[in-house]
Amino acid sequence: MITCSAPGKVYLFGEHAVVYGESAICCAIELRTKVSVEKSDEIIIESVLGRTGLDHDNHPYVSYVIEKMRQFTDIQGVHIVIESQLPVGSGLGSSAAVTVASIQALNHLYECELSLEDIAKTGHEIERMVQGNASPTDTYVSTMGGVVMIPQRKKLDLINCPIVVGNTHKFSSTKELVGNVAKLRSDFPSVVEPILSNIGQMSILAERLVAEGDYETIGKLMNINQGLLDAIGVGSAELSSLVYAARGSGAISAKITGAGGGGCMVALARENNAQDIAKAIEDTGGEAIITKNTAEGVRLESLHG
Ligand SMILES: Nc1ncnc2c1ncn2[C@@H]1O[C@H](COP(=O)(O)OP(=O)(O)O)[C@@H](O)[C@H]1O
Ligand SMILES: C[C@@](O)(CCOP(=O)(O)O)CC(=O)O
Ligand SMILES: [Mg+2]
Repeated sequence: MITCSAPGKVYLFGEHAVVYGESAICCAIELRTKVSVEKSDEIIIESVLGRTGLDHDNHPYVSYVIEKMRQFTDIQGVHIVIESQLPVGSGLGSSAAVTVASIQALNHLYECELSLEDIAKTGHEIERMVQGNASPTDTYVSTMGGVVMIPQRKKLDLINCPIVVGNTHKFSSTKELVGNVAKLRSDFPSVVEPILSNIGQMSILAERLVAEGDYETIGKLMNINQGLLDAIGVGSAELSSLVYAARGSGAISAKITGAGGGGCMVALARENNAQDIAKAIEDTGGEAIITKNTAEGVRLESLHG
């Protein structure tokens, strides 16, 4: 059996806008999805979502991974077991993490010799197939780790402050939210395109700020980004409550991460106040997770049997 894992992520800037080619800055976090694989007589996929065969309704990302990997090797039967620390459908990139970890696990099992670049590219193709439209961000950062700027695919310095995630526990589908923004953009192009372009400008400004470790200025821009995400309709009352609770308890910044609609928000904390922010999020009805940026992307966890 071979086990690989891949990290989830938070966006400092640029979700949704990056789907239209604008810049985004995305940060891998220490919460991971683990995928174990072994050859078998049939295809079995086991996860918190159930036990299925090749099944595009219940396990769309992993089913597409198996089909894509058949371009590189002959996969007859395989038993895949998924365990994840990432909430599903919540803006932390669970879809990218499960996709990237599955590709790498099969890559090792069948000795396909795919490079990290190949894995990120294949992962992006799969997210596009499932979502209809997807940027390369989540799959790239889950593969490479660290902090990345997309579409430049440039690695920036690590973010050295605590990261607090607040989960509304309201499920959201990236496919649906990306579709809603596409509709708004086509209904009001002269209004929505400049908003997306302004979101993109924040990453351009922030690239230097990340190198300088100027989190206070990064935070001001993240708060502006939050306002623009609200403007394109991906906010919710629950997300706003958690955002204001985090800011009210001393966070440097707080915004939605990922597709929005429900799911999670992200706050940057100062050295000494992550616990206070977490408590404010919990007191407002959310679930708080204190995490950190990680340099490590997809990795082999174990090779045995
Ligand atoms: N642990 C898991 N096991 C199996 N599939 C998963 C798992 N986590 C995520 N997925 C897949 O990813 C989908 C959620 O992806 P998405 O809507 O992009 O939200 P996000 O990536 O923000 O969590 C799930 O519906 C499921 O198909
Ligand atoms: C909304 C989007 O920018 C990010 C989606 O992230 P998540 O699936 O909600 O974790 C879509 C994309 O970049 O493909
Ligand atoms: Mg996703």
